Amino acid sequence: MSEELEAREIAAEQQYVDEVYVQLDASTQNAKALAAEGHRRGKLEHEGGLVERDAMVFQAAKRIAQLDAAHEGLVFGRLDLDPSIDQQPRYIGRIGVRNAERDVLLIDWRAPAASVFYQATAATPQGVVRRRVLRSLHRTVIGVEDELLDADALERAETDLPIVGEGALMAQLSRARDRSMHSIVATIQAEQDQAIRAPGKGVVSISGGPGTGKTVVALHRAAFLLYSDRRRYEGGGVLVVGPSGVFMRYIERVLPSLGETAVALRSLGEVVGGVRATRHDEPAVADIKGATKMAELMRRTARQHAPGAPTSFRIYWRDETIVLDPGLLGRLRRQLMSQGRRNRQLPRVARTLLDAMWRQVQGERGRERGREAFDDDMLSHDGFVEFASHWWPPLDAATVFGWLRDPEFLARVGEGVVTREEQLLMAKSWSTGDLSIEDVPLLDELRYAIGDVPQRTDDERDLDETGLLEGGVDLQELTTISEREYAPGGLAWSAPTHRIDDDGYAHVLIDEAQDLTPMQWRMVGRRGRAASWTIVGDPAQSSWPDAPEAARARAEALEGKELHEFHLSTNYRNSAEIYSFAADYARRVGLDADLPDAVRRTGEEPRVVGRVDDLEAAVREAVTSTAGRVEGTVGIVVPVARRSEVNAWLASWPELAEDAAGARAAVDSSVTPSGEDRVVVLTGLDTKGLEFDGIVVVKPQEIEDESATGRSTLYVVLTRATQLLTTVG
Ligand SMILES: Nc1ncnc2c1ncn2[C@@H]1O[C@H](COP(=O)(O)OP(=O)(O)OP(=O)(O)O)[C@@H](O)[C@H]1O
Repeated sequence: MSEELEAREIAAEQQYVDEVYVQLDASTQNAKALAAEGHRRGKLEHEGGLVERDAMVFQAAKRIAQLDAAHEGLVFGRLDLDPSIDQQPRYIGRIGVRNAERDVLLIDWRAPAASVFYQATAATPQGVVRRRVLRSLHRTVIGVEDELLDADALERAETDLPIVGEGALMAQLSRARDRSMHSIVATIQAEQDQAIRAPGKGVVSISGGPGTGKTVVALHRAAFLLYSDRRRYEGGGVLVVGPSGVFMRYIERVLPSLGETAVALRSLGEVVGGVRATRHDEPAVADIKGATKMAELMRRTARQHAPGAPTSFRIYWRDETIVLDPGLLGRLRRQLMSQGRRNRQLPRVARTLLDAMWRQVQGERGRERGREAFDDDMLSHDGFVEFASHWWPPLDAATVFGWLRDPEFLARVGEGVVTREEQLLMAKSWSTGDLSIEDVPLLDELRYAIGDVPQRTDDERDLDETGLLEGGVDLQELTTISEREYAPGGLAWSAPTHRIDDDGYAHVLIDEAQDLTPMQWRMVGRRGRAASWTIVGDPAQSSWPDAPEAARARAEALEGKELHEFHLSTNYRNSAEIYSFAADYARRVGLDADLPDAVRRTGEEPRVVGRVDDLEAAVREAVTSTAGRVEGTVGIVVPVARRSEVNAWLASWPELAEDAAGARAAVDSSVTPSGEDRVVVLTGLDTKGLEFDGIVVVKPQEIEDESATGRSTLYVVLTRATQLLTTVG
């Protein structure tokens, strides 16, 4: 009987859904026709036609993309209200759709009229009698899940409102996990909805323990902000920052599936435009490079005499020798530096030098023709031009950063800021390889300390041939010279491409904020000076050892902005059994953790495989058994030192050959496989923000001992599984 009832309800909903799709297809056709019309106008070939065409084609393309994105699961909600409020059901969808008569067929989930869909509860039904979630595959409705919110109103209602299904949330939470995060539009819970719809002012801080939906809520908030003030956020840009490339790939589909593509998703190694770092320094080095004192080190570095640049200048002119000695040049350098950023002083360099030189001209032959003639002579003198442009070259941050790779230079600027031991560790980290994730904020600090190289237009160049007075020496050539000479080892460090003025965004969203180092706070802070912010995190999962220092840096980054706090209290990821195991661990090791309630029971307790003689055999048994029992992803979490070894094991187990095709490739590399494998090997830090159906933890004690914040890392690891958790060894 109930199956029959469900089939009837599904068929009825399908009719409505079909009607909405007819309308959606018509809108897509319209948008395409508009795009074609735009192209036709462009062909008319007058300038107005082209501008018009661009605007039309752009708008039409945006609309087409939005309509395409909304196709999957377009209609997902239905509200039946108390008949005294409205006799007609209201449908909620990924985007708003109206019919030809402009009647609303579908309400955008972000519209004010849809909020009741998420806020109504049995305790406060807000006029809702029945809330229904439609599950669909492509355009076909395959299930409905109802909640009765107001039983009395149901009795009063004249129409029949059957209640079908066991609740959409549980159905959604029990699904198998794949390699991507999915949107939760159909099942956003009331406390999450409040954080999503908070006004775009000041700082919205969303806290909560593991699996409470902080990430997914933050992403829906980004979509909400774009909807609520499209001009502001699309124009000014929305920046979403997460811990790692793996994490960004995990979350990257959520916003497009909500029809939003105008968002910059960046891992912490990619925040500076044009630079992409994917490698972490080892913890001891990372701790040094993340500390606030690095800002002072970078400030000092930016003020140094460019290594290899001339330290004196001498010229014989009209019976006199004019000398710029090291002492005088040092004073001039400090004088210029005190007037602002180094590159900004380029236009003043020649004038400053000439002033100092002119003061030395005392003889009659020199003085008689006056200052102007003196300037003209000097500016057409190759020796002077060459000296000036090398003494104060335009510099990019990557070049200046390269100076630090010289241990003597580092010792000089590091005096009193970093210890000898710290200098050695840093120098070692810079002796090989590309930029690390921890280097990026340092590079950014330098960008701001030296300023952008002034851009000159071609007109300016024509007007001033030597370019010196206007500060335009041949930038390209000088940069290459200094790179060649002062970047020992010849490693090419990618130079930032953005200009400082273009760094800002209208909204900055930071995920896993508890892990940001003080230097990373400074870096993201510079991108959000004029922005509103969303900050998401859980202090108990932090891998940064000096919490008070990070808190100060965060406060500085957000200075003057009003704080609005939201807290999420239900864990939707872990089974109750797994989360209680993890929470026991957190209490045992004394983490000051915010412990949410897990709502879903599976009857599967975590398994602890204690002392083992043959580690590989024990891990293999645990992984094979886990992979056989869950449909979705499996993570094998290992101490950093064992990553290659365990990858090699995984690659050699024939029973998992299909599920772990990428393991072989990952044996020798220090990166996490990015492929579509169902079974992957990860370190503790790699697992941040991710989730898997099954987790096998190899040697948990070693993960705990690996770094100063190993206990937090292990707590993160223990909270990644939705279904099965095993620890081995
Ligand atoms: N309202 C919801 N409906 C369905 N699924 C949800 C809901 N809220 C959260 N989830 C699911 O719970 C899981 C955890 O969400 P998410 O990763 O956003 O949590 P988190 O708080 O960021 O976790 P952590 O801090 O542990 O990384 C995800 O699979 C997410 O889709």
